[in-house]
Amino acid sequence: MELAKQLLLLAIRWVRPTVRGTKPVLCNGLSAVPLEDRILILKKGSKPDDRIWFLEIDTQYVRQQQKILGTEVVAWSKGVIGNAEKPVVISGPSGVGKGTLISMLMKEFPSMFGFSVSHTTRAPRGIEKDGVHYHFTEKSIMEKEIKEGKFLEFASVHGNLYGTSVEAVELVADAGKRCILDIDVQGARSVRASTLEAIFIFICPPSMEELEKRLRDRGTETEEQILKRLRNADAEIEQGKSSQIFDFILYNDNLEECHERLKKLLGLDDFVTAPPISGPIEIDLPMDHSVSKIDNKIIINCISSGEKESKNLVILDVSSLKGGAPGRTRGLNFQAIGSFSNGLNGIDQLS
Ligand SMILES: Nc1nc2c(ncn2[C@@H]2O[C@H](COP(=O)(O)OP(=O)(O)O)[C@@H](O)[C@H]2O)c(=O)[nH]1
Ligand SMILES: Nc1ncnc2c1ncn2[C@@H]1O[C@H](COP(=O)(O)OP(=O)(O)O)[C@@H](O)[C@H]1O
Repeated sequence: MELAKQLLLLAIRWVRPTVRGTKPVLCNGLSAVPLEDRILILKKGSKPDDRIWFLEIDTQYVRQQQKILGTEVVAWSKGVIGNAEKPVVISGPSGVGKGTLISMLMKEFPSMFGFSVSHTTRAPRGIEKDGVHYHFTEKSIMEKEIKEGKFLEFASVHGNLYGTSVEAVELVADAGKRCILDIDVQGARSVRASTLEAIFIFICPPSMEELEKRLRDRGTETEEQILKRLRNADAEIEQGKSSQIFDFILYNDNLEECHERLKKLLGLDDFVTAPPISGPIEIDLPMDHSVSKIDNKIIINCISSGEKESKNLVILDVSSLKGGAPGRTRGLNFQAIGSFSNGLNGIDQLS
């Protein structure tokens, strides 16, 4: 072996990277196309909404994780058509009315919004249901899952651990809905620093006296818990107003008026029908096809034989890919030219 080659081999240091994201389930085979910062993977013989995946190698999310963990990182993400509407992050002190405002919004626009169900180590309140209001969990389990990278953000609030799992946000986006997160100021700061682009809204009480009254009237906390929440409220309001995390500050004095202002800033005041938003990609491809890459276009040439032979092209545009919530690569677009003639249920090897 030439000396130069031997030296090169010696210089290569193989490392086992930390793998983030959920691995795609096994399939009959797959094909890969290297892009600038990730590898496009087409799965063979899988469901239409599970065909396009990416292994992120050098995306913003991967670089951020490398900094946090101090190791090499790669991340799996699923390909999704178009761009999801920006999630809405709502923060504010306990008792200010976040939950009430979110419920009103979701009731009025049930097909538009979905709630990000957080994990918490606090005990459920009387009417709260596991999996609906929160995923109630044990501290040791949640800490383990945080270490495994399953959380977009987490924070210790009023003596308990709270966190938004990546999955909680993905589930809403996959349902084609706009995600609403009810999280504290620390959590909002973490999301602001993450790759998830969102709108940040801070809800302020009209006065501390009114906040105390609302908390007491709600009747869900012990005296000790109420006092702790009120003590924390001062710092939260201070940070909410001054930290520049938030795009909007809303005062929740009169509930109806605040609801109207919230709708207005989300562009819903003269809302008629829901705008189209993204969903999982659903392309049907025959087994027999070839693939080429020209600039930012992946051209999939499908040749269907059978009774009636037909040719079709699928053009996959990867020019404006975006890692939205970790776990999804958004911004894919595709165009199918011609119609398929028979049994279209797989993706074959790319060449
Ligand atoms: N960082 C973070 N905060 C959360 C999350 N879920 C809820 N919180 C915040 O935790 C705080 C306490 O929530 P909760 O126990 O439901 O009490 P409440 O605010 O009085 O209704 C609130 O400020 C929530 O916004 C989460 O996933 N992450
Ligand atoms: N604008 C308002 N005026 C009076 N009471 C309110 C208003 N907004 C919310 N509330 C009441 O205050 C209490 C706390 O509201 P909640 O939505 O649980 O707050 P948070 O989720 O911020 O802790 C609830 O009993 C709710 O009905």
